[in-house]
Amino acid sequence: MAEPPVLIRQDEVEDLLHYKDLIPRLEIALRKFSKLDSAEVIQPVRTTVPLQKYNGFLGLMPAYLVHEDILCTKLVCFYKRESGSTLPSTQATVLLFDPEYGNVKAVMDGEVITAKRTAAVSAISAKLLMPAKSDVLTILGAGHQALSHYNVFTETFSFKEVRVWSRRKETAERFAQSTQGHVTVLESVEEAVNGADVIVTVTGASEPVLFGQWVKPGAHVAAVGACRPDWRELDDVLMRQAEVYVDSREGAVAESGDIILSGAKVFAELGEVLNGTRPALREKTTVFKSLGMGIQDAVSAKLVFEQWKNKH
Ligand SMILES: NC(=O)C1=CN([C@@H]2O[C@H](COP(=O)(O)OP(=O)(O)OC[C@H]3O[C@@H](n4cnc5c(N)ncnc54)[C@H](O)[C@@H]3O)[C@@H](O)[C@H]2O)C=CC1
Ligand SMILES: O=C(O)C1=NCCCC1
Repeated sequence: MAEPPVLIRQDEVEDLLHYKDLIPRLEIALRKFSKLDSAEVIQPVRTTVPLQKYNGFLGLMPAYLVHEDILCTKLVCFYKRESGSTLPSTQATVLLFDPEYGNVKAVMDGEVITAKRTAAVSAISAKLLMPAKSDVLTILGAGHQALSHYNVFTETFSFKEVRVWSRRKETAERFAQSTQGHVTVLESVEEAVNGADVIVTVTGASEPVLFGQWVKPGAHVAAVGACRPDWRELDDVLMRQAEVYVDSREGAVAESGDIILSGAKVFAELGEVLNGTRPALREKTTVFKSLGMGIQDAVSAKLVFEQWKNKH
């Protein structure tokens, strides 16, 4: 009989998962995913169950990486919350399986994994697509993803200035007080993105908050929110003037309101750029539309489990 699963708590995942280990593994997984002749990665588009009564969704995100033999699924509930709500907007649990036997080896917190792997993939997009000289980073939104993005972007790159905007100024101020380095709080999105080289959108918005007319030509936008086909963070002008990169084409055309409703064409997957089969158009205005992938959770979970076993 199989051993019962180990339970890995949020504070343990926080201690065990580091960007320096995570980023190279995510790059390998993205490369494999985008190799069309490869059956190495099996990842259906996320199944979502609407929770209409609570303005939310349950997302099921299974993935199997054949070569590494990683079988995993994340179960994630995400919600559209009213301003001032104290309820969480994302809750997640990750299950790591023994693919041969079929039992669950580990049940682990999925919130830290979601925060870190999403931010790490945005950092990969910035590494490939941001202007060669990037001095100003702007973060729109001041929640969990804002903090993980701040952490990995400041760990990986050297910005001269970091700015934040949130729909409630107090939230942006609290965010700025919680970070290691100095962050400037701006009152409007227009001011916050003025002259920015890199813009990260990590809001719970379902209508556009970032407008193309405010974005400096050549800037890179990592767009992380608006993960439903009828939700938006970016306007049509920005979507049509930018070269659009995604994590998964299949996921993007099924789930991204910014892509579906603007009619923008997807230029490339990040994995294609990493594989050298599509170019990184760094000199153009670029949008990386992130939706999140099961393989990103799978490689993160494997890493957490390996580190956990080393300690026990
Ligand atoms: N692409 C991906 O892989 C993932 C995307 N997400 C999405 O990223 C976004 C941020 O997630 P978290 O930081 O965990 O959420 P959070 O609830 O911790 O923070 C959300 C931030 O957005 C702001 N916000 C909410 N509604 C807004 C609106 N209508 N207009 C402007 N700002 C608004 C909030 O004030 C807060 O600052 C959410 O849309 C979430 O669904 C989350 C996980 C993974
Ligand atoms: O990939 C994920 O995890 C999520 N993506 C979109 C919304 C919440 C969670």
